[in-house]
Amino acid sequence: MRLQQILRNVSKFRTVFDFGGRDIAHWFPGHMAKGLRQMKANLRNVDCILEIHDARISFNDLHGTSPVVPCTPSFFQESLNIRPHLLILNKLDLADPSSKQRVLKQLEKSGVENVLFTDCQRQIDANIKKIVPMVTQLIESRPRYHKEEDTYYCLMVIGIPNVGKSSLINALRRTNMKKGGRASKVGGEPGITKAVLTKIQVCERPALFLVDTPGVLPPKIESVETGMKLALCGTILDHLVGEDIMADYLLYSLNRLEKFSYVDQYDLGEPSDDIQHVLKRIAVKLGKTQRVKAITGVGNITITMPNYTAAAYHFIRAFRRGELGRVTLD
Ligand SMILES: Nc1nc2c(ncn2[C@@H]2O[C@H](COP(=O)(O)OP(=O)(O)OP(=O)(O)O)[C@@H](O)[C@H]2O)c(=O)[nH]1
Repeated sequence: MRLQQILRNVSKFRTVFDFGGRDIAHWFPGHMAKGLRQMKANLRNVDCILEIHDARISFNDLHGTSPVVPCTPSFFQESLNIRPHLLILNKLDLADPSSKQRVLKQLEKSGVENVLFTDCQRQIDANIKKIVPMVTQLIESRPRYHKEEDTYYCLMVIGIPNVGKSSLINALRRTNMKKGGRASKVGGEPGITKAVLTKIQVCERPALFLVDTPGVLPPKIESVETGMKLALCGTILDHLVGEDIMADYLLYSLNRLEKFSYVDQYDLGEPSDDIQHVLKRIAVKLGKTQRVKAITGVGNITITMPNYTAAAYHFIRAFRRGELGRVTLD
């Protein structure tokens, strides 16, 4: 009976999210355009592209004009389409595993054949082990034109910020190099990789080098909703989007996808569609409160209020760390 009541309540939750006329134009840092230009100039030295995405974001959202490199500006796309290409869907440990087959089918329909799901956090990941053999096979099955005489292969890793490009490079070195220490700086904030085109060896035999690049995000994303999903996955600096609306969109998404583990996590009793209510509970449970002075008719008093922004930040971080379950933002 209680479950039925809860389900009845959930069915009344929002089915559409109100973005309040937000404009995503200023969400993306300007260094990307420069990075893109530099990458384009260096593409002629590249034998294979490793395109990395966050497995939690549906390709329906990012799919643009080309099945390959879906969210990349068109001038870059043309150059990429002629090269062997491996698509890596990273952070599998945070994505809903049940979405994997559907995503693979969808990509196959669009003609994207070379796809691997990875988890760069694992010390040894079976799919990361497959990258070198796959890439070598892809490169050797095609003519290399002006690079015939080169005895090494050069790869380029591309992807939007914070999807794990540097982590992938480190994981490749860990897996394939005898002295495979960290070569690329990893960070929780988007835009860590700013030094352009450093060559990093990731395998001794065959000799394989990688060009680390800054994250590439299309300056134009189709919808605010796609932008919001990218923001939740840590691709855009939180303060540019706003933690409060991100937390609200996260709650809306968890409810829509029926991922209700937040209810127990924050002792809510039942799912809620009211972000203020949820944030208040989080703030109280985690002691995220602030003291505010109030002027009353009988003098000044200090009251303790929930710190909604701190609670929103915690909620978003919990999602990113996988503490609210494995979720694909479809
Ligand atoms: N859970 C999980 N976290 C990951 C994985 N790969 C990377 N991360 C984390 O994601 C964050 C970003 O990783 P980076 O490797 O710095 O990403 P990047 O694409 O190089 O980032 P930019 O330099 O901003 O372009 C870091 O906190 C990593 O620890 C993964 O497979 N699973």
